[in-house]
Amino acid sequence: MSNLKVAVHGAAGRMGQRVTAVTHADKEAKVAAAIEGKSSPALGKDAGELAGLGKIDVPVTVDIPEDVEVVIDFSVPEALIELVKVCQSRKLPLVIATTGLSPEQKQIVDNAIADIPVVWAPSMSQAVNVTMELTRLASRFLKNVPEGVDVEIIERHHRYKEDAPSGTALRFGEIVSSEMGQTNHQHGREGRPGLRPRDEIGYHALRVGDNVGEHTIVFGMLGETIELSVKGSTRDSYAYGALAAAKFVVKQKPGLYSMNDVLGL
Ligand SMILES: NC(=O)C1=CN([C@@H]2O[C@H](COP(=O)(O)OP(=O)(O)OC[C@H]3O[C@@H](n4cnc5c(N)ncnc54)[C@H](O)[C@@H]3O)[C@@H](O)[C@H]2O)C=CC1
Ligand SMILES: O=C(O)C1=N[C@H](C(=O)O)C[C@H](O)C1
Repeated sequence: MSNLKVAVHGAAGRMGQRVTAVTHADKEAKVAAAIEGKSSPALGKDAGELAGLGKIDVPVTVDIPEDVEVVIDFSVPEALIELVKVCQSRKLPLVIATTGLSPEQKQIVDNAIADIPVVWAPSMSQAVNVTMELTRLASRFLKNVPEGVDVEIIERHHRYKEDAPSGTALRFGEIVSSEMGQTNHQHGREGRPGLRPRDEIGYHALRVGDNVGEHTIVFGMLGETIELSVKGSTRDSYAYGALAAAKFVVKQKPGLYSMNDVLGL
């Protein structure tokens, strides 16, 4: 693959900086654009210097240059929605990592998928996506335990995270419920909720320090418990996954693709 021209959408962010660094270091890709919103204090600054790389002669801009071949988005929901419309009109392949979308915002993304190839994943991490398949397998094996299995999902993230629970936790819950049939997604508990309904999946979002992302899926039974845990140690697991997704998505027809497609899971 010749140098894939990548635009980083949300380039000044925690993830945008790492995607810039990982892409700049890759032999098959280059940072062709670094995008931020109109009010960003980063506009005009060098994307490499923002990412701690030194100058790479890519100034942060609002608009995506015409030579860009793929966009990697780590931004905010309201920005993503506008980006999707631009990519749809320009037939630009897109990697979506931003989480916390409303149902209406998700529908806008869904509408664009008819026109452009999109990799859309709440986590680009190889370890997280493998753990999702392990969770699917455990759910399949445990769905008929006579005394019932109580599934709870615990996620931990840094104090700056704006959405809760994580998109990854919600996806874990979707996987479990698709295999085991729970319909009640219970976010936290307080007061006197009484006996835990068997039809429930519980979600608990910890916001602590600089945790880059940690998820534990608990399968609680009478007499024993299974826990599946996956922990990020740096944000680079997500950045490497996003770049792999970009290299994958530019070769695809319009449609929706997952990290399972990218990673061959
Ligand atoms: N799918 C995955 O693997 C991962 C997803 N995420 C998600 O990515 C998103 C960003 O996470 P962080 O980088 O930690 O957040 P952040 O707040 O550090 O970065 C967001 C960036 O988007 C920029 N932005 C805001 N409005 C914009 C606009 N109109 N156009 C372009 N950029 C705009 C902000 O200025 C900021 O630089 C979150 O939704 C998070 O949940 C984070 C890590 C991994
Ligand atoms: O905000 C973050 O940092 C992360 N968000 C994603 C999510 O909401 O699942 C992915 C990862 O856990 C880090």
